[in-house]
Amino acid sequence: MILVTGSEGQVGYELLRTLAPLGRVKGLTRADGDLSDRNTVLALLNEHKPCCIVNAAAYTAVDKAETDTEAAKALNTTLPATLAEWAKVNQTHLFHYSTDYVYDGSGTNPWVETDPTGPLSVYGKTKLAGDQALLEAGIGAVIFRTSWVYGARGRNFMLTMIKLGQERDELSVVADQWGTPTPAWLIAQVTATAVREKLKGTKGIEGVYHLTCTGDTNWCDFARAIMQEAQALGISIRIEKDRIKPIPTADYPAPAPRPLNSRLNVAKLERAFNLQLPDWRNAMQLTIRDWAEHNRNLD
Ligand SMILES: NC(=O)C1=CN([C@@H]2O[C@H](COP(=O)(O)OP(=O)(O)OC[C@H]3O[C@@H](n4cnc5c(N)ncnc54)[C@H](OP(=O)(O)O)[C@@H]3O)[C@@H](O)[C@H]2O)C=CC1
Ligand SMILES: Cc1cn([C@H]2C[C@H](O)[C@@H](COP(=O)(O)OP(=O)(O)O[C@H]3O[C@@H](C)C(=O)[C@@H](O)[C@H]3O)O2)c(=O)[nH]c1=O
Repeated sequence: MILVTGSEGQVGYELLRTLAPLGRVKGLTRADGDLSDRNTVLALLNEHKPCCIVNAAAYTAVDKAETDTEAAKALNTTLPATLAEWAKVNQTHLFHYSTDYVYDGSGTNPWVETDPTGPLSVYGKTKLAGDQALLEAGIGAVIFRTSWVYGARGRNFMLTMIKLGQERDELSVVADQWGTPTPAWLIAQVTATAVREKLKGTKGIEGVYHLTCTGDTNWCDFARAIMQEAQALGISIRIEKDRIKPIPTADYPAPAPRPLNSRLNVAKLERAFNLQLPDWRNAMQLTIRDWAEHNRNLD
């Protein structure tokens, strides 16, 4: 059985669909237990005895993590460490997700997996410690390091922008943080490919892989592209494109510092799984169309 944690989150929800053809899938939600409690985690693992764990649970409230440090650590560091400990004893495959926020954002080149890390925020630090726990366990765990995740459900930038675009006449969005928006469905699709290979016994799939769309943008241009696509679909966006103002990070004060350069090089993943990741703009169009269809929010 494949166990998916955080199955009501953006990625976890999509995983339930993409993993289904591979065997029995059990999704864990908050109602099944609090994963910040180690004993609860061990009890759930002993109850379900999975052959494969996909950990999509995390503490993702970046600003809140600056003060809610213990909760962020419990989910982002201790949980993966506990999963790895159990997986080692029980010879279980383990898949996990990491973030662009483990890098310090310097320079303009896309980061490669072997580059030095240097998280700026509590969220980034706790996620990095989780990655390190998995790598140190020496169990062949797979870590997909992704960025700017959004989708048709959950709390994410695309849905926030659509809402603000319906309510506001003007918006200021940071334009000096660069990276690649990545839909949750794509992450779930690639994860399913990797899980299938692992279950088949394919060797050499382990460690960190960057997993994002291709191309890059900044949050302001991403916001404009979202509004433009939403308008093209007939969604009542009242804000005009030129009223979405580009601002520097300094003009959008937030508790957690964010990296300016979040670009991730995905060549390792494309080679390993012989696939070509989509351009972020095409993926965004598919995602927003899917959202619009399901929400019947058209005029
Ligand atoms: N979102 C992003 O932009 C990015 C995410 N990532 C990483 O990708 C992975 C998936 O992220 P994403 O799907 O966006 O995350 P979400 O925040 O959408 O989902 C996280 C899930 O974890 C669950 N969870 C949180 N705390 C607990 C707890 N104490 N007990 C049980 N369940 C809990 C949440 O439950 P509930 O729904 O009840 O809160 C939710 O279902 C994470 O590892 C994240 O760090 C990496 C880069 C970017
Ligand atoms: C809503 C809003 C945000 N912003 C800025 C704030 C921030 O720098 C950027 C994106 O906003 P968010 O709140 O989505 O940012 P954030 O929560 O930091 O997004 C991050 O989440 C974690 C979990 C990750 O792992 C990252 O990859 C990344 O996706 O846009 C504006 O400039 N104007 C606005 O009106």
